[in-house]
Amino acid sequence: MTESNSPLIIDVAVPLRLYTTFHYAVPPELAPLATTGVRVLVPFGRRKLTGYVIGIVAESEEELKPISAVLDPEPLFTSEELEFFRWSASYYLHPLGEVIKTALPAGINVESRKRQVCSADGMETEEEVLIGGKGVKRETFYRAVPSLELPANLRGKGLRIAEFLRTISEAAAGQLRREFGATPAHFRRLLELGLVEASEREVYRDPFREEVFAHDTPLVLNDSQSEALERIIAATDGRAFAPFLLHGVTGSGKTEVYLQSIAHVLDAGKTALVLVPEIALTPQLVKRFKSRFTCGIAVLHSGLSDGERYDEWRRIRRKEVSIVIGARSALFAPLSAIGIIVVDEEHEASYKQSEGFRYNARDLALVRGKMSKAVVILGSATPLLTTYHAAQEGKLGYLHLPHRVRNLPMPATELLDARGHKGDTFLPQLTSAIAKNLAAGGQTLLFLNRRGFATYLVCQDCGHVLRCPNCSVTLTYHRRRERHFCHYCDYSIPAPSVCPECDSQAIGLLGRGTERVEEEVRELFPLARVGRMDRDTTSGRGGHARVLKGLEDGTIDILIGTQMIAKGHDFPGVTLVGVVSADATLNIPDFRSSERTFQLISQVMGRAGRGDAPGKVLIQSLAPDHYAITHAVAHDFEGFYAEEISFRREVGYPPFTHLAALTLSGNSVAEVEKGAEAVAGVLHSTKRELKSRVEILGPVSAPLGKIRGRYRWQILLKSTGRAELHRLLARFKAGVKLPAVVRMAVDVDPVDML
Ligand SMILES: Nc1ncnc2c1ncn2[C@@H]1O[C@H](COP(=O)(O)OP(=O)(O)OP(=O)(O)O)[C@@H](O)[C@H]1O
Ligand SMILES: [Zn+2]
Ligand SMILES: [Zn+2]
Repeated sequence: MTESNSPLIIDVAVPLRLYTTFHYAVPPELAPLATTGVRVLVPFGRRKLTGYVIGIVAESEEELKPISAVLDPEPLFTSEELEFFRWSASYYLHPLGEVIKTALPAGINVESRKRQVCSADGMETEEEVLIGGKGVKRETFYRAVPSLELPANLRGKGLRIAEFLRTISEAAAGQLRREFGATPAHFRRLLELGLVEASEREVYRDPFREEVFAHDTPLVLNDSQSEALERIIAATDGRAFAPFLLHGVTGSGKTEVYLQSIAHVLDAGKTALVLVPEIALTPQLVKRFKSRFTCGIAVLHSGLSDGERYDEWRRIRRKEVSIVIGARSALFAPLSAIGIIVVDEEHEASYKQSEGFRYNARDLALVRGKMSKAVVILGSATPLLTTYHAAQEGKLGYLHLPHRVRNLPMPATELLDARGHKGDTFLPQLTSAIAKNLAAGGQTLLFLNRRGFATYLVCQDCGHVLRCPNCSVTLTYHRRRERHFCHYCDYSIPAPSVCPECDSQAIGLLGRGTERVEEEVRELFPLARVGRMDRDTTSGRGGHARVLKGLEDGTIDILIGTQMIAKGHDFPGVTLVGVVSADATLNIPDFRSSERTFQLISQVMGRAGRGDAPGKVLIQSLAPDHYAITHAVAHDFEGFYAEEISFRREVGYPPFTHLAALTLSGNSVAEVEKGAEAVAGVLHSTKRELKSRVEILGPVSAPLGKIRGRYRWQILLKSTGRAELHRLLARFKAGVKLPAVVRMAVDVDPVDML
């Protein structure tokens, strides 16, 4: 170290919509603490903010303000992690400070607010208060001092606590409170009597106290599983980045391949990161990991409070866990020595964050894997078209599990033409199949991709339809709550008895959702035990697990549900799957609608016949000739791929081009349109400057022209080269200026095109 009188200068990223980072001076007494990776409290305008130190700066021209405090005793991220954050920020054109904030556990940052305080003499003064900042939880532990006799006058709870403490080494205050109703007074008295000693230390919040699972052992793999495992093991031993697509039909035992690959990686002293679309929907997977491995496992799920999440994060940072399982944001877990990353159900759209920092965890898993020299496995029965294409081109290793385990057959499938039966929920074939399955003691899943009771209220006299005033969608009727709801903004109105336009009583409910199907099933099969799984029935902690438990225990005969019932569940009792309507997703104005429909139907079908009894699937469709549906019914991924890839080539969509979507929004339709035209103008002139070949489409009003009161316009950029697209975007973003009333969101590799 060189002695110098000039103060330390640091580069700080703040979590705001700003693309620059800021330099601050560090007072000498804080200098030893202000290293890369710690948070600092910095003056910012009139307030104070938490920022992240991302580097030390040699010198700065500006007049520098000093930081107020260093918030962490040790760095929250390593330089490798910072490199990953920087890569992500630049790829998604998102401010680095916000990327870092997303990557770190929520709720740990502090910021200041000015608060008006009235003093005794009525004067108003301003006081600065710090808010936020989840900290470390500390707890007091009590231990008995065994040499002392228990005094005779110690009775009741105090006596019971003292006696209890003599039987064990120590107990936390919380446990004594829960089990004995101990109060501070009890603790004080025991301490005064010298009967116990207290010590305080850091603890983890553990809401779902470790459930104990029966230990299980690796299964004997079949030939395709073995071959896949061998190739993965060879790659992990190579200690270089190696990405794979594990393409295994539903029920082919992909999870077992993950488990055994991970076991190998752990044996070599490395760690594993497992991404799943939604933890709440995959309790079975978590259970299989917990029964297989005795090492530390962190499960990051949306049910965790900020404090609990922070604790899990600290366990990972301190290398107390070797496996991290979680949804999208678990990608940023501070896991070191990663040997393998698994992205289960890689086709799921939920890997893409749809607001703010619009990253795709599936794509970034490959980037993090590359930086960590790890093996990355993308697993799915219905891989993304782009993934399968990459595998065909040799960019991903291709591992194929073409058959179900134990030689179980794929379910027998029948396609029913629902045209001409528009009013009926069930065609007679489906009704009788349900009845037969019920009589045979099998379980039935009925799939329908719409919650609520009815999707429209239409006046038969004037044609008026109930619409959301804030969003360009119709309102969905929910019978149990007797209201019409908007599924985008939660606006709702009580169900009217006459048309709000013309007072006519001839109003009708059209379209059906899961609530209505449930009601019809209960009428048709009054003796069946019926359940429903959609966002309305699973809210709250453990909601999903409760419904899934019913299937597992056999206390549900018929389960009606949205796409939630399609997700990787493995219930051997399900012998019939009915797709009530297969067409809803086909009509969405998005170039991926066929792909989504194929995936969804194949996944729902895959829930049938996973046990010893063979499974059957009936699909009702208004478009029985559509290739997404015919290929799904025929269990023919390759056939679907061949048709879809030629469509994509023809129209120039991914994988043949790369996309970025710009969405302009605001409360005034005229301002938004004007803003969109201005943005397009800047794009075109930037394009000319760079002699770029990127295609600029639009601006046009978005398919969902209005959401939550904001009008939306879109511009789509299409490019054959990724680098060229990024060059244009980066140059454009540096130069564009928008009026304050119009907001612009840039979405690189958009997944939701509405
Ligand atoms: N080699 C094997 N022998 C016998 N049973 C196996 C074997 N491998 C896996 N299984 C069992 O087969 C069932 C299905 O496996 P798993 O859930 O991993 O399938 P999957 O490929 O992930 O299916 P999906 O894509 O539909 O979620 C599980 O109950 C699992 O325990
Ligand atoms: Zn009317
Ligand atoms: Zn709305």
